[in-house]
Amino acid sequence: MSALEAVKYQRGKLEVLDQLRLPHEFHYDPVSTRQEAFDSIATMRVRGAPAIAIVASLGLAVELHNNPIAAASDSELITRIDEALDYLKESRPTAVDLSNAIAQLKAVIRTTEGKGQTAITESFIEEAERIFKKDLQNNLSIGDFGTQWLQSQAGASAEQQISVLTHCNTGALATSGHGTALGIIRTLHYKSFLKHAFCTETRPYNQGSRLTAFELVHEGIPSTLITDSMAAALFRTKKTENNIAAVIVGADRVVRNGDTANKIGTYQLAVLAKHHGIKFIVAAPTTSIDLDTKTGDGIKIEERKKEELTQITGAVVGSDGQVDKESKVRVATADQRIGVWNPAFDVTPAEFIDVVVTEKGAVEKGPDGTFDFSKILPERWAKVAN
Ligand SMILES: CSC[C@@H](O)[C@@H](O)C(=O)COP(=O)(O)O
Repeated sequence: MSALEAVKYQRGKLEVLDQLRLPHEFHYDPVSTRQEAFDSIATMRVRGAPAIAIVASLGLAVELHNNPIAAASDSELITRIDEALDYLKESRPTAVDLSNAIAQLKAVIRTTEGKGQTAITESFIEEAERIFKKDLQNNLSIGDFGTQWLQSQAGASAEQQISVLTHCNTGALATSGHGTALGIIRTLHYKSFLKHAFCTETRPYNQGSRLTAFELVHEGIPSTLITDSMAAALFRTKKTENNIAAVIVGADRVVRNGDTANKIGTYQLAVLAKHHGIKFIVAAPTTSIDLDTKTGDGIKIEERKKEELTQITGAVVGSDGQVDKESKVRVATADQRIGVWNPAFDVTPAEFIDVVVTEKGAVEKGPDGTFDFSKILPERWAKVAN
């Protein structure tokens, strides 16, 4: 079984899996300019907080490798790269990984100012490649820390397997590989600690049914798809039988007190989990942590177009039950004149979250009901402390 790859990269060449065509079609788009990177992010052909940052960084790296900017001086080159990064930052507003990657890239190119334009361009490309590689290591660590936390807090073991529910897609398709929340589920499965994974459909864009269900089936992980509206009934009727121990989700932005923006529908799952005595885990690399923003009220939530609710794309199913993977149909699912509110994300208050699992360890909530990230991010914390 081959590993799923959202992004294929070698120096000077980037290919990005078009996730809008999944699960019916596997098609990689070449991305070799900042405009192509912007477009594939804004149209959600690639999505997921870490993957967005990776495609923006590597897309510009490929452009700079193949068509270096001819600038009059080092400082002009830095300004021109900054402009390209500021343009990419506007592709999607909520996930902070992109802003963090941009800040990191801007800082690195400044360390080579005065060493010549080739050195500046090279430092950018190397940093973009580091961001890509580091993400995979982060996800493997998140898988380990999350599994250890579930061993200690929920008794997960080969003798006492647990079931979990996840929302949206946080797997290999949303990252450079393995995944964050889905990474913990993968690691639980590899260790034989996982009884069953439930995944939500994740309306309106169906990242759960189109992408997570596909990843779970691809990996042979025992799994069941539910609609978003079935979570309460699942907890009420199947918690004991399946030993449902945790809801595990990813994050687009975890702010200083632990409030977390993630795919719309996450907040209601957190409230339900608390009511049913089920642990609620946010799995996120530290690149998804935003210490500059104090609480969830400061998070900008992306609102998307109404057609995402009133129309759906699918493939034709024949009378024999077979899916015609070549076919593509756009279907209206509502009266097209209805008004629509379509926020892509919501904010789960810290009080509903039990633990934030990062690549640097699991951070539990303090007695004041908030999270303290100062121990895992001492340098970043020092900059915002006052
Ligand atoms: C590891 S991905 C974490 C989050 O980005 C994920 O949970 C999510 O909400 C993705 O939303 P999307 O709109 O598909 O980009």
